[in-house]
Amino acid sequence: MLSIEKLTYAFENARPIFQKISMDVKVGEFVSIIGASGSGKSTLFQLITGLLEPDQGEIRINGENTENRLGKVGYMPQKDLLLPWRTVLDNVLLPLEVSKENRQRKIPQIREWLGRFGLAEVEKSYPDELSGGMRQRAAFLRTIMTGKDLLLLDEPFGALDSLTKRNMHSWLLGLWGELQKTVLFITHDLEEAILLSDRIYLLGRESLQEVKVSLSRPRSTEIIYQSEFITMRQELERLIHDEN
Ligand SMILES: Nc1ncnc2c1ncn2[C@@H]1O[C@H](COP(=O)(O)OP(=O)(O)OP(=O)(O)O)[C@@H](O)[C@H]1O
Repeated sequence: MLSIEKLTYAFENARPIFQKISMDVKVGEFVSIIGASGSGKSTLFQLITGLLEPDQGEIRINGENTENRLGKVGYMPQKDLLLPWRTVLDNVLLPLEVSKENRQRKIPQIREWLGRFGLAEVEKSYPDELSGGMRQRAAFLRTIMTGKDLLLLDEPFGALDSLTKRNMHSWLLGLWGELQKTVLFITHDLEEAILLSDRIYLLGRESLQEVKVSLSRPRSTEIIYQSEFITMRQELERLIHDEN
């Protein structure tokens, strides 16, 4: 679904952030990117979405090498960017308005999704009236409503407290089989990356290392206490330590 080949990129008058890095994401996969602050994770998303153009290398989405990559992905930036003057329902309907679809016809389907996202009772509320977890779920649902199969999520749970984050993980793992999406996910949180992902890319200085997560699905958050999970976490910590 996404293939990046020998990507090189540098901001003006700076040393390259990426030097010939390659990666791919297959249909239906959940892939995380972990890296220290400033390693270039958000820049990588800006390159994938076409907000920046590579100096060298290729980015293909569904096999196509096109400049209009933003139109091919659902992108959820770090800040949720919900419009404060619109209700939850109207925020979620926004992608349909942008693509000029008939919003009235889609409302029953969207109400079903609002239920699955635990937002049915707040569809008429405004973003300021929601908890952090609810805001993130609303922004995530809006990203899904773009109808794109590839979702780029930039630290969607980064600002949440640990209990809310745990609830979000539990909720997302429960929903994952049903979503039928492909996700590329940025996080700083090793536990989150292992729990949610099929594979993890460790973004280091000018390098990208791939780690497979061989934990079976469906998963629950309880898995973090299992020895397989703990071993995986230790291995990742060692790789990050070696990289530094
Ligand atoms: N527009 C820009 N012009 C010049 N340098 C930039 C620009 N945007 C980002 N950078 C630099 O590029 C590097 C990577 O930034 P980026 O935001 O992609 O990192 P990140 O891994 O997403 O960090 P964080 O985890 O803190 O969000 C940093 O050194 C940053 O200062």
